[in-house]
Amino acid sequence: MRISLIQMDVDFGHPERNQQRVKEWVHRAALEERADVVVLPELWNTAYDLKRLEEIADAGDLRKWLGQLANEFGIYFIAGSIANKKDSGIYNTTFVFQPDGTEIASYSKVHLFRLMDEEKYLQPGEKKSLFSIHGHLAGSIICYDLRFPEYIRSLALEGAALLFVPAQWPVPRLNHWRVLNQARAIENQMYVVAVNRVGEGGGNQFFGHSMVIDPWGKILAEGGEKEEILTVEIDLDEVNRVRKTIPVFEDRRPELY
Ligand SMILES: O=C(O)CCC(=O)C(=O)O
Repeated sequence: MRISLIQMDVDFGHPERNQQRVKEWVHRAALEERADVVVLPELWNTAYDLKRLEEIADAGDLRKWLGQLANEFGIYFIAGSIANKKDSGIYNTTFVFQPDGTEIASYSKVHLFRLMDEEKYLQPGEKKSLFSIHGHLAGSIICYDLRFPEYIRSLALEGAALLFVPAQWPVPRLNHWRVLNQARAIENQMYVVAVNRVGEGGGNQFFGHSMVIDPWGKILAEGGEKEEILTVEIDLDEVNRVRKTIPVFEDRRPELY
């Protein structure tokens, strides 16, 4: 599985500009990097322009366009997350597409990040997300969800071998970002593919450092602090090898905790 992480900047409150840039990045990932899985960061349509979400959140057109993009390039597309307007409110939602453009999953962030006022403008999601890529189960979370180990463990217990983490994780918490991503990979013996944006917006600076971590906790690739594509080839059989070497899932004692 060849995965490209799009570590991009996002224009604050300009969905059309960001859409154009996503098109260019996905084009590059598919044609130059030969990725078969492409991953974007969190809230890449609007950024944290939360006060204007009513006006600028996607009401369905972008979602449709993302499926067409997956189909055009024949990729699995974990389309980061977008501000997504529904009758019940605005959600921070990841849509996932298979190479023929069919939507195979959607996930709305369940833990809203109060430090950035998400709970004032967004509705929380109410369900987990698991989907299959090339026959392997994958889970998807968003940014702050990374701080909830029991949530991610529940995805692993349901079979996830791979976890996607679109994010807008700001300065100054790079050490949290790195340690938590590595911890989730080690404790769940799964691949973690974490994509953080770069640039600044709404008074926050975003440091990038997108990363791919293997089930043993090794960082296979890590971005710098500027825009770039990280492309990594991963071997999903490694998950079973690590789970056999240290059989954490067999050794659990859930009756005690
Ligand atoms: O948990 C953190 O430190 C960052 C979370 C965050 O920025 C987000 O969920 O958007």
